[in-house]
Amino acid sequence: MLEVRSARKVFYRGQPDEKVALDNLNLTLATGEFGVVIGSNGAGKSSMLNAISGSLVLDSGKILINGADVTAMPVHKRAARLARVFQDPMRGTAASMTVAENMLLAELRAKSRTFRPGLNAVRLAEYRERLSVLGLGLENRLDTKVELLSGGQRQSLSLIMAVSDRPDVLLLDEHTAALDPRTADIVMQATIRTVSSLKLTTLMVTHNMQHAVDFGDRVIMLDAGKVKLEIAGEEKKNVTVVDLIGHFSVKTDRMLLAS
Ligand SMILES: Nc1ncnc2c1ncn2[C@@H]1O[C@H](COP(=O)(O)OP(=O)(O)OP(=O)(O)O)[C@@H](O)[C@H]1O
Repeated sequence: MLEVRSARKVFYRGQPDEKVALDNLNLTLATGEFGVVIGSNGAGKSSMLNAISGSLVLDSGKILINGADVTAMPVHKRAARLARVFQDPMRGTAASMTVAENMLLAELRAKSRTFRPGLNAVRLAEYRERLSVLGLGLENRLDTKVELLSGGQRQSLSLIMAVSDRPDVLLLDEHTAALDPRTADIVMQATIRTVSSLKLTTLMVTHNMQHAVDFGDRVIMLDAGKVKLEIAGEEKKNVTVVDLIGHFSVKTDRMLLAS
């Protein structure tokens, strides 16, 4: 379970360019729930993810993971409970290493120093199984160097590596934004397979309204640092891209083209 309670963050306080990034934001994700966060530029989406992962210190408010208050916990300690996948497919993997070596690297990061490294048969079989969840055939390319993979395969590998230790919360930070539309859809399908097979509590930020309509249990729209709208259940099943765009106070050219 993830709880953001009355989170407030003001940049340049008291100065002419003061910016309220988070305005007493409240958000709760139940265990296993998949929340999709949308909102215009500057709505506070990145600030919220940064506050949850610990790289942004709140002025006030709390972050709780499975009931534990992590607000004062430094990023590296919080990382044991959280996984985050970023926009850049190059960021989460080591290009010159093979798929199997990258999987091992992720495992080593998550485990204690007493853990014995080495690619043995048991481990390779486990990696094959984990990668097969993605549905991209990466389980048959364990010896391939990551630099030879497509952007979509690489981003999906980043995702599997990020969740190697079954985090309490998965943060997807516009993780399909740098990919072409077809690849973005492939990565989203791989994401859904991964999230549902591991039953992960997931918060995804996206500017892709079709993805917000098609995926997740709840759409959460941020505006001016707080939740403006939440759509779940039957309403979520029936919502359209045009409906979502209608709720934006500022519409971008990309949205107008999609509607
Ligand atoms: N490090 C910072 N210094 C000063 N202002 C900031 C900083 N980070 C964010 N802001 C401001 O806080 C507000 C919220 O920004 P944030 O990046 O969280 O929005 P966002 O919804 O992620 O936008 P985008 O979709 O463009 O990424 C904006 O007004 C932004 O200019």
